[in-house]
Amino acid sequence: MISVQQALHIIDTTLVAHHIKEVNIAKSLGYILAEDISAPINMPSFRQSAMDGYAIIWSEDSYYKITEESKAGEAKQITLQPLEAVRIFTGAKVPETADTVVMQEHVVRDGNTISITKMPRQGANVRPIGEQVHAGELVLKKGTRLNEAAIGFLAGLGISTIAIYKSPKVSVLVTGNELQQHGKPLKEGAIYESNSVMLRMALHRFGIKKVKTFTAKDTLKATKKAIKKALDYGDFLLISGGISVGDYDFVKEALDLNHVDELFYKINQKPGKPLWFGKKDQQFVFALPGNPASALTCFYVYVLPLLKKYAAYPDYHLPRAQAKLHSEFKNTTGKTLFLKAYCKNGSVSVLPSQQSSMLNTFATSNVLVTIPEDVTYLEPQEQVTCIQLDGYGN
Ligand SMILES: Nc1nc2c(c(=O)[nH]1)N[C@H]1C(S)=C(S)[C@@H](COP(=O)(O)OP(=O)(O)OC[C@H]3O[C@@H](n4cnc5c(N)ncnc54)[C@H](O)[C@@H]3O)O[C@H]1N2
Ligand code: MOO
Repeated sequence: MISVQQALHIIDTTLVAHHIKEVNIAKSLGYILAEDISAPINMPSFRQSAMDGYAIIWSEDSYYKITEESKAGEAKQITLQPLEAVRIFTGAKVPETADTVVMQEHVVRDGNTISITKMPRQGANVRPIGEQVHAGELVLKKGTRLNEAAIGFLAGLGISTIAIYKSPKVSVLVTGNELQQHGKPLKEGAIYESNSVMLRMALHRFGIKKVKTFTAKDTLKATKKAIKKALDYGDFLLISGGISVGDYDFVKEALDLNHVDELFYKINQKPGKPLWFGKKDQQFVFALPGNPASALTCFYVYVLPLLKKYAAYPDYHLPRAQAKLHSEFKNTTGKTLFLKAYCKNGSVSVLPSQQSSMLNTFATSNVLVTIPEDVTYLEPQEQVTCIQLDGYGN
């Protein structure tokens, strides 16, 4: 059995190859940019008015004669003389010779003349060419996470296709004779299968949409066959259940028969002790304990970082934060604990139902409190590390 630190070290030092593809920007949300982006145009590409008002050649005078109008989207060339004003609107082209736009609130208009009640500084309210970025300038670096602001920025530059790092395809294989699909009343001794949809939703939240679910009964033959099929589909395989030591736990043996090499098995932690991790060529396999809270905890702590590494996320672990423990806590297990908990305003409460079979309080947790294996007692108000579960990755 290895420690949590050792297991995380193996995850951190596992090399993962990246794969690049070209996508439309509208399909790039949450991905990591795989190329440097230089601006193809100046932004703005012409001198724009930042206000609705009047364009003038700045002077000490307050009276100007309105000669023309410039609307957004118009390309007409207007030449302005001193003491003339052009009625102008936000985003419209500022006439060649004008250097200042006076906002309309600072003007009294009388027919075709204006009297400026508050003269701005020379150059005010004119966005110069290339004010935001110049053509040819490096504007987004390879490795940038694409959020909606970045995508909007690229769209404004007229860029519609970019190179991103692919996210993996994932197979989810659920094992167990007791598993029943939805739609019929529960049979005696059966349970509704819940890990596959839970894992699929977790994958979706972190941007992984290509997920295929497989099932296997508790026989070596069926498990071996299902693993082979699941490996044919995914870059990653997540197996649920059948990894403990019972007579009908065949996952470990079936992985061996499929030539998946073990990188670790069993971690001194609760939940999730029997977690298994291995590799076959460039494919990664996690055999998650079947208990739902164990499977999800192992997903957050070990699986998600490697999935994010595949997609070239620079920070691939879920964010950690310190918080003050609301009540005392005893750890008599000698294991590292990941506790379902709720954190608000820097104070964290450990929730009831910590058993690994229970999701009832996981459903309302926003953090997992980590208690190291060598810590036996924590007083109220002591600082603890919380793995943050909300959000969509960093
Ligand atoms: N003698 C020992 N027994 C067990 C040990 C041990 O060290 N010695 N470890 C326990 C721990 S800790 C865990 S965790 C479990 C892990 O067992 P498996 O990974 O083999 O999982 P299963 O036995 O198949 O299932 C465990 C539990 O979870 C339920 N389950 C399974 N799959 C699903 C699913 N898709 N959806 C919902 N629930 C599922 C299953 O019915 C069981 O109740 O082993 C302990 N035993
Ligand atoms: O380690 Mo198991 O995951 O406690 O139930």
